[in-house]
Amino acid sequence: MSFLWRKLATSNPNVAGEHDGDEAPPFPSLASAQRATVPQIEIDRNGVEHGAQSGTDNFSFTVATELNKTDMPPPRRQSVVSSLSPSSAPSTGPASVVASARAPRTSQANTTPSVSSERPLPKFNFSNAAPSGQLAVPTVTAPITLAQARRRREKVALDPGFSQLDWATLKNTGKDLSGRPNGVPPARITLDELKRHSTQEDAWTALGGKVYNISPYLRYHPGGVKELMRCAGRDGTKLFNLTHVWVNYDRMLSNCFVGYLVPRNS
Ligand code: HEM
Repeated sequence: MSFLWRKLATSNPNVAGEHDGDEAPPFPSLASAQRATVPQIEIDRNGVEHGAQSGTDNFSFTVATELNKTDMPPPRRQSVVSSLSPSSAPSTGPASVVASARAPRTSQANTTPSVSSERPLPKFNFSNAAPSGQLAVPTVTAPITLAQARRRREKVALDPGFSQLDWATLKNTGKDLSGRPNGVPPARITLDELKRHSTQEDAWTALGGKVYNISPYLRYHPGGVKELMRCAGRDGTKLFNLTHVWVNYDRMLSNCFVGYLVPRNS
């Protein structure tokens, strides 16, 4: 076999010139007469085939000629179409796919995704495709409404001296910010009592069963005074958790602790 190849190589200057090393040659050779007889079919975006070789107007013609020569049944007609739909093809992609119907695969074979037209074409959704040259990233849909998301990330300009760092500095002074009379906390706070503290100057809220005086914190709140006041005078646990469950309110408001929320008749 190697003898035969060597003989062929030396008798064919094209082959010898292409393969000086140990690398296996593409089969058939890129410049071979066999490859030259393979019709080149150009398929446009609508899936219509066009003969690309001069003198060979269509594939059937070539197959018929081959059949007469070899007496073999014609190969199944293969049709290769672009799997991209016309409307969704990337802007930089080729307008059409040129496919050699019977050419064997070589390292230079067209790697564009292709399928037989007898199988249903896969449906790709390129509506979220990234600009050319970038990978498309699937969209992640959060389980909240758009209105909720907008409200959640609304940016509020805090006054100078009212950043979270300023709040931490104030809190670390150890100053009692609960506003309790005489420094004695009511041990038990009913819902009725809680409701009476619903103004900006005197705002209480219950979080996780504990009641806090949030008036001192209002201007420090990154979500703004208005948002924080929504939980004033009532149990704000649900609203708080819906907004930012990751915030450690107990640590942030430890100086503002007033008492424990209890049922009406206890
Ligand atoms: C006393 C209870 C509360 C405390 C201690 C508190 C604390 C905080 C903190 C620390 C942040 C910054 C968190 C972050 O960016 O990840 C924040 C942001 C926010 N909070 Fe609150 N919060 C409270 C109650 C509320 C309530 C009841 C609402 C609304 C109903 C609310 C609405 C917001 C909003 C919209 C932001 C986002 C601000 C931004 O993205 O810049 N908060 N809150």
